[in-house]
Amino acid sequence: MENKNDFQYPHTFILLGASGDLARKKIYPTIWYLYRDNLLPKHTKFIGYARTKQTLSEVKEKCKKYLKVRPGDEEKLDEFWAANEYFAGSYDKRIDYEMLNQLINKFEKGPVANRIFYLAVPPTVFQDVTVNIRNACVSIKGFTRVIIEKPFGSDDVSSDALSNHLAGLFKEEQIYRIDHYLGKEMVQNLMTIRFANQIFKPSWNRENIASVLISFKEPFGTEGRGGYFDDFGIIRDVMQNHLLQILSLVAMEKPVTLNPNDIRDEKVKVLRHINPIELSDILVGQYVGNPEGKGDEKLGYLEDPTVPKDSVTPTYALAALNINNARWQGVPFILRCGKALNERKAEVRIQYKDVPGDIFDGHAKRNELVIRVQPGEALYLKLMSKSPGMKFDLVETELDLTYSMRYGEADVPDAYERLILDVFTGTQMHFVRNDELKEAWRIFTPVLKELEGKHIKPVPYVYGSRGPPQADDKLAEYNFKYSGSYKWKKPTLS
Ligand SMILES: NC(=O)C1=CN([C@@H]2O[C@H](COP(=O)(O)OP(=O)(O)OC[C@H]3O[C@@H](n4cnc5c(N)ncnc54)[C@H](OP(=O)(O)O)[C@@H]3O)[C@@H](O)[C@H]2O)C=CC1
Ligand SMILES: O=C1O[C@H](COP(=O)(O)O)[C@@H](O)[C@H](O)[C@H]1O
Repeated sequence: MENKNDFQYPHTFILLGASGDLARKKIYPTIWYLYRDNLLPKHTKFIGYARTKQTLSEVKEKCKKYLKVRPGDEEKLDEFWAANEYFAGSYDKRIDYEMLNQLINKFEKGPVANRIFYLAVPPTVFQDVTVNIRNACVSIKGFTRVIIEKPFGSDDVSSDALSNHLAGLFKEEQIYRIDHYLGKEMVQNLMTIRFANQIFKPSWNRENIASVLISFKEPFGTEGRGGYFDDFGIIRDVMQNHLLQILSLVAMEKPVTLNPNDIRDEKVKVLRHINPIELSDILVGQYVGNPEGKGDEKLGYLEDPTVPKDSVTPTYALAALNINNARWQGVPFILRCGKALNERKAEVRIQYKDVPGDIFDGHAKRNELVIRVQPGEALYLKLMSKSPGMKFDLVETELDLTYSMRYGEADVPDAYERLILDVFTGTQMHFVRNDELKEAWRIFTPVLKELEGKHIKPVPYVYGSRGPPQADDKLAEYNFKYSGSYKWKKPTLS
């Protein structure tokens, strides 16, 4: 029997919503990089599909500024565009998908041919598109895989409805739900750090760890495009998906094997130990303009013309989750995310407990293992050492694995590149399974309903600040101690 995953067979990558922002800024560039680096099957055809009537040259022109082209790649780029087609059709008419099917058929020579559909379309047309793919476009001589992007619903009920809809059309192994944080280098590294190093194993538990802080910070606000964001808010946009995914990788038990389903079984299991978040365990914020800032920084969220003037949508949130199992009971997992803050940063901080039986007059600070996801991938362990020299003082220092120092500026592939390639090879390890999603909504829906139902006003914070000042009090409340005394001596390349 043939292995249908085999790269020798023709593959067609169909990008629905090809005229949109995501397609232009992210998906076309990604498939170009994969093509440029010869990572895709040799006979791959790309078809852009959207309602807009335009030529392929117009698509090419609109994508131009987002596609990085190195000197010498020009010929390859021409080859890439020659492998592309654009087809204008509606999202809701089966006849258009039948024509799309005919177009795909033209390229599918031989006994096996595979199809991948990427849905870069708004949730409003999601149902029509998936039904029409199922009815008119599935491959009859190879695999059909469907890549979908969040939002996967906006609460437990709508997400279940979507999952049931998809389950009626495709098998779970055909559905690739993207959470692009699962494609990031350091997020993928979490499993290796945890399970390929004996040194961490004995201390990765409630006996040794005081708290875990998982942060996402962005230095820009909605920049006049808050209309979409306002329906979701930062909890649905970042916390319920990206940060919760990271939490499950930090907290899960060791999977039986590296098989994607074994890993996802463990992720689901740890999520099942988490109770829904209580209102008292969440702090929400909304940015206000900074009169001293530049340009957009002067404008608060409510001054974005696309945002309702009385919006209580959070642009910042901090929540503490408790995992009620033998490993973690009593250790707060703090998820913290916000827009319009002072920096771009995503990281995990595993903060160890104070050393018991102190003989250093309180000078020993807590150890912290920091996994820096971005920018500048790094893993560093903050620890105490004797200050070099005659004195017997303590000094805070670190064991530092900074990727740029250790591996040069070398290739850390973009998250989307890895994930799209995974779809071609058929590995679902870094994609969200239906039951993970269900657990995520179980944890977040009640508090979202309460925040929205009670119209709870977020606390203000200034654009460009670290967030609401109350957030630091919350950190202290959840046993995250900030000493403020650690200084990093940035290493220099020799
Ligand atoms: N390999 C590498 O790249 C390494 C880099 N470093 C860098 O050195 C610097 C310091 O290291 P880091 O571990 O962050 O050291 P610190 O423990 O000093 O933490 C600094 C961070 O703490 C947060 N903070 C500031 N004030 C408070 C407060 N009152 N309460 C709670 N938290 C507060 C801020 O982050 P926030 O606003 O997010 O709360 C701040 O960035 C960082 O820039 C780090 O990236 C250090 C070691 C290795
Ligand atoms: O999913 C999302 O992520 C981006 C941040 O992604 P990153 O890879 O640049 O960290 C965020 O801006 C966006 O609001 C959110 O929907």
